[in-house]
Amino acid sequence: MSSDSDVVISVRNLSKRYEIYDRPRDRLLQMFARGRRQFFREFWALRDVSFDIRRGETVGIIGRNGSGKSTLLQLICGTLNPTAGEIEIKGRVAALLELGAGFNPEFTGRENVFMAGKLLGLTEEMIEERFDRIAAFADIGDFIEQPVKTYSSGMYVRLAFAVNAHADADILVIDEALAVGDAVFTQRCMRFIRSFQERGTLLFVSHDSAAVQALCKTAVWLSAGQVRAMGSSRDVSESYLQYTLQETYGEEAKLQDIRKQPQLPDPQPAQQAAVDYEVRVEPQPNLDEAQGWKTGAAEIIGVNLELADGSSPPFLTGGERVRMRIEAVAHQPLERPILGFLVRDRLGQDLFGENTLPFTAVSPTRVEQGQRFRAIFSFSMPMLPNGSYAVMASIADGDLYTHVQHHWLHDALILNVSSAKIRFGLVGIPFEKIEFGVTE
Ligand SMILES: Nc1ncnc2c1ncn2[C@@H]1O[C@H](COP(=O)(O)OP(=O)(O)OP(=O)(O)O)[C@@H](O)[C@H]1O
Repeated sequence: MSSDSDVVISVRNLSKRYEIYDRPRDRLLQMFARGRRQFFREFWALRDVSFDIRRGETVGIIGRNGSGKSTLLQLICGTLNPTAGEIEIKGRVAALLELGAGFNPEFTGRENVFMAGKLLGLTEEMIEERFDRIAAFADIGDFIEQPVKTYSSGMYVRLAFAVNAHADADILVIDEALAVGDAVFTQRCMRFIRSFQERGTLLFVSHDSAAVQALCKTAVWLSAGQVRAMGSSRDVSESYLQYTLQETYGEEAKLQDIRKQPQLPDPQPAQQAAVDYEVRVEPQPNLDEAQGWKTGAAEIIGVNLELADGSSPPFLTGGERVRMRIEAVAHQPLERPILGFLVRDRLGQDLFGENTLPFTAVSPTRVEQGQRFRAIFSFSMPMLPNGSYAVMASIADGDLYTHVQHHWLHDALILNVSSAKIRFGLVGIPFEKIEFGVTE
């Protein structure tokens, strides 16, 4: 074990061997052979893995299918025993790993919350007291009283996540492959994960190196059961990406391509190309379901993303002039109300947004009790890559330095985006033309 008192997960020379039996009866024969003969093949899913994780660190584990990520996490969570090596954990671990683990399919959601909560170290009273919050987080309605075997995999994960999120864990272990919820639920989980990061240690497994870079400071790259690299998530993700590209296209192919490179063609006039990114942004109203909080002094009653002329087409394409319209009502007089919005991606990263301060700081507008008011933000719609986005909307009262938030909705509007051709960056911009030409 490391002598560093800040180390909360210490993994030393960890190895896990699976025994592979080609025929079911070999398993029986092995039992009777009592070690005198071997009827299985050995498969080392992890071999000699060592690293330390310190309190408060957020560590991503990346690697290809079968590289040993789940095995490592299960060993850390204690659901598997190592063949060799040691793991030392300081603190309470909550984990969202494989589906099926943890819940009893015959029991109802409610009963499973109590069972799982106790396994996570909570007392009956603690679970009782938190139950409503857990059920609200899972948001699976009356299914909470049904046996878990009747759940869809999405419902199952929602409930599992909800219990783990309320377990006061010191260490949270999450397999992103299980993030099978819808956009609203994913945003809820990401908000939880981000707030957890401020106080706890997070281990996050993903195939997606962009997600690891966005969430984690450090990354471990597992390859064929061994640590191939560990360091800043940016450096490790870049090496991993380079490696996977090389695996796909191959060093040889690259060399051949260069040798076979044809002569450059004769000078041509510059070619011009406007790009059709084939973006489809479908705004999905979510005001009635939105999560957030309010003081009661004012309320957001409408959030809409529409074309500049105020019409609402079934979808936007990016690049067009749009406006975000936020409607509100004052339940008490507000001296200097401020309305704002922020668009977040599935990982909870802030992409863009604005508030009315540039206007209200110069011309504060008092709003009386019962009056309605609104803000309209006009802009060119960026081109968003595939995925679901949440629009946060808020009302505050005051100025830049001192203001009170009165209503805050994390997901007042959802933007479902499918885009075939946005390949780079968090937000694309509409390129007007791309020129290419031979210059000499
Ligand atoms: N119970 C088992 N018996 C035999 N082999 C197993 C068992 N569990 C896992 N393995 C093997 O161990 C290797 C590592 O599996 P593991 O699930 O840890 O990989 P992974 O990196 O999590 O993969 P993925 O990204 O696909 O989830 C794989 O080759 C897998 O086939």
